[in-house]
Amino acid sequence: MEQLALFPEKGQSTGIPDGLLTYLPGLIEAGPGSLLMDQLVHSATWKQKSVQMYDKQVLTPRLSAWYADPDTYDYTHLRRSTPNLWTPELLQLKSLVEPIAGVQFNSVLLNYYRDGNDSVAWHSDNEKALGTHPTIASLSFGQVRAFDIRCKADHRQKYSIRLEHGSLLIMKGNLQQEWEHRIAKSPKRMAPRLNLTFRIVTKA
Ligand SMILES: O=C(O)CCC(=O)C(=O)O
Ligand SMILES: [Fe+2]
Repeated sequence: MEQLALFPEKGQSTGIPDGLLTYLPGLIEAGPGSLLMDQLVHSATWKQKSVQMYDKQVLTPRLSAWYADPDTYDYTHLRRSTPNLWTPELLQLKSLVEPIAGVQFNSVLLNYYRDGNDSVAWHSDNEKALGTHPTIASLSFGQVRAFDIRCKADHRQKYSIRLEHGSLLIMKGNLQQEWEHRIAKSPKRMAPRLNLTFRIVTKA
């Protein structure tokens, strides 16, 4: 019953093991959320990263932008391109999610999914700089997309949450150690989606 209360929307999976995720739909109202999304999409300095896939360089199927506290610059630039300085809108969102997540973040990664062809493949956010049990606060705007998780040790243990416009998802506990997550491509016609993941990066 507890899971039903946590994922009240139609189509949400139930039975996700406790302590991995907290989903809060409607944290930001639809109207203000859309304005904020437009503002962030237009003002962010978007990059499309390329990654080595076997013997070729492949562009990641989404745009991203990275913002962080200045005192993290000396070590974050090793992992990503040099971060941008916080904007007032991003600082406001950081203050909104921190009391809910119970931690203070020093960085945020923005991902922009232009349509259903944009995605993020199965991965864990388990880089050294994030620590072993990171709390990550993930805000979603725009198109509802499926956020899938699967257990690394048993891929049959798989669940899905629809991340709605204005929702907050907190990833925590063992999620990054024992599970992977993704936003899969969709053959359906899809509007743009903006996602913000607030993180704490430390000197690894
Ligand atoms: O877009 C999302 O909801 C997830 C993004 C993600 O997993 C990441 O940036 O590491
Ligand atoms: Fe992730």
